[in-house]
Amino acid sequence: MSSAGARFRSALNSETPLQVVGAINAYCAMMAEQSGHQALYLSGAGVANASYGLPDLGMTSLDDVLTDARRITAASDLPLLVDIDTGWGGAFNIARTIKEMERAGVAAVHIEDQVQQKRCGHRPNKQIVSQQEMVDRIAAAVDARHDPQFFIMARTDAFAQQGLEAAIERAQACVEAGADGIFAEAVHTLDDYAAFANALNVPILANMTEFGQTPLFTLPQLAQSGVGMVLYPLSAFRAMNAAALKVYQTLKSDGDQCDLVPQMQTREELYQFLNYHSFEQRLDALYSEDNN
Ligand SMILES: C[C@](O)(C(=O)O)[C@H](CC(=O)O)C(=O)O
Ligand SMILES: [Mg+2]
Repeated sequence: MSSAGARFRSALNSETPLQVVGAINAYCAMMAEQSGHQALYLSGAGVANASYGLPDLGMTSLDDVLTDARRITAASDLPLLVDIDTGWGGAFNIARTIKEMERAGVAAVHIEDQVQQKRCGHRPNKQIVSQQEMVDRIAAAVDARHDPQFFIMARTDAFAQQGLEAAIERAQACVEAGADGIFAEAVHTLDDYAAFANALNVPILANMTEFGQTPLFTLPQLAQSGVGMVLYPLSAFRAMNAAALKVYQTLKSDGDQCDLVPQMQTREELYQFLNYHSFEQRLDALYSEDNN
């Protein structure tokens, strides 16, 4: 099988724009794959919120994210894009992050230009580092990769503080430093995306996160604006959370789950996604051999 990075690049070539869907855990990755998706995403906010019950404020470590990334790459062959926030430190730390991500079977990462004490890109009062410091981050990441196909995306959060032109200028500097793609964070309009796409000769990522600064544009609208990748970082997670909360509340209020059973994924459906029956058949075969 080709490298994870090569599989990400080939997905980018075969689907335009490429939908990159958030998978909060290994089983979600399997459901996404079996729904026909071509690329997966591990959200930094998702690791913090779902795996640790923490806000998305730069409190999770490289190891925390690697643990979840490895679980996903073990369960699905789809290329995985991982949110590495600010890379967890200076040039040496960023280099280590890239090497560990590659070793974990990750296909692509995005590294951002916020200060270490980062925030969600759609919240107020974000602080960004200088353009030079961001360029240094990209150079460190590019220099550290082993597989030249490993995809390194620069995310800029500059739009909120400095506006469109400055954000594009930063993105250009990142591409000159070797970035393979640009994540234009928290922009407001399709014209903003088009401006990024026109100014740069690498794929642009549009983040269709819900309840944020960016309206939820359709795939054809984003395609028309020249966007190359569309991210749905937490869509399934948010829907799962609402469903789970309803279960907990109903168990408390009704004393049973009977009204909710029709909304649940059945045991049979679960087993289909897991390929459970083929495991069980092998177990049965082994067991009968032992008995003969
Ligand atoms: C994409 C993102 O970086 C993430 O961690 O998933 C978040 C998503 C969100 O909080 O809605 C971000 O946009 O900062
Ligand atoms: Mg994030």
